[in-house]
Amino acid sequence: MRAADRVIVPLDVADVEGAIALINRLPQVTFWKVGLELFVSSGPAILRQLKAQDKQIFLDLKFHDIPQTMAGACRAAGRYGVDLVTVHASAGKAALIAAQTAAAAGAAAAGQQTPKLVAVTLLTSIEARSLAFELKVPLELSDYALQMALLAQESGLAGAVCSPQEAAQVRRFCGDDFCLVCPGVRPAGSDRGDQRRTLTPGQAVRAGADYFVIGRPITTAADPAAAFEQICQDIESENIPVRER
Ligand SMILES: O=C(O)c1cc(=O)[nH]c(=O)n1[C@@H]1O[C@H](COP(=O)(O)O)[C@@H](O)[C@H]1O
Repeated sequence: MRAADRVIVPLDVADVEGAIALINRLPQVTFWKVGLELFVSSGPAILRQLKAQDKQIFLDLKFHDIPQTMAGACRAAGRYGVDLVTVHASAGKAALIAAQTAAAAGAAAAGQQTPKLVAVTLLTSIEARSLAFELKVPLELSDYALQMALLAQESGLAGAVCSPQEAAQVRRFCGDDFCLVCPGVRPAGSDRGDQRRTLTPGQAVRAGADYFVIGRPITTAADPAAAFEQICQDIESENIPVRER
């Protein structure tokens, strides 16, 4: 897989017009993420636009609910013919299994390929102190993230979303067939913003990430195309081949 196909850029904008402007500005991006802001404001229209342009789509709505509701949402998501869909691992095993089964059924009924369901282990904006003192989780952060990834794997999901800081450990325990999607990737010197557990693109490749979700370092750069290209070169220069998962 080319580096350019592994960098997923989020359409973190307020409306479809803003999204189309960004897509047109970065024709070299092949994988776009549609997240909460755009989907809640504008609905699925952008998915049709992206499909018409043969782009890969990461539908990142981070479902977290009871099994019945997760199943309904994932069945509907499966009908869109998207490539990746997020759920929260902390919804629990029954919800994850229901989500996976329903996504496959929704896709099959609509004649689409089944999306890969990936479970968020622990948001990359959360640091160890918040996990312990706000969320009251009595585990080391890296252990908690690993347990959530293992839960996703046991539930039959294709992969997990984790910080690149936990990617090496998750890869070691979950094996080569498990898909690792890493946000919280920051080229050296770029602003961390609200991200708390970050690594550079090169470090994230070495840790075993398959996909990198990188937004503001590209979209707010003076030259977004150059920023995207530089990140692709950083990934390519590590010379670590990745297989399709
Ligand atoms: O599921 C995600 O994509 C996600 C999970 C997570 O733990 N952290 C995280 O930042 N993300 C998403 O990844 C993107 C990161 O954007 P930047 O911080 O601008 O690079 C955002 O669209 C987030 O919604």
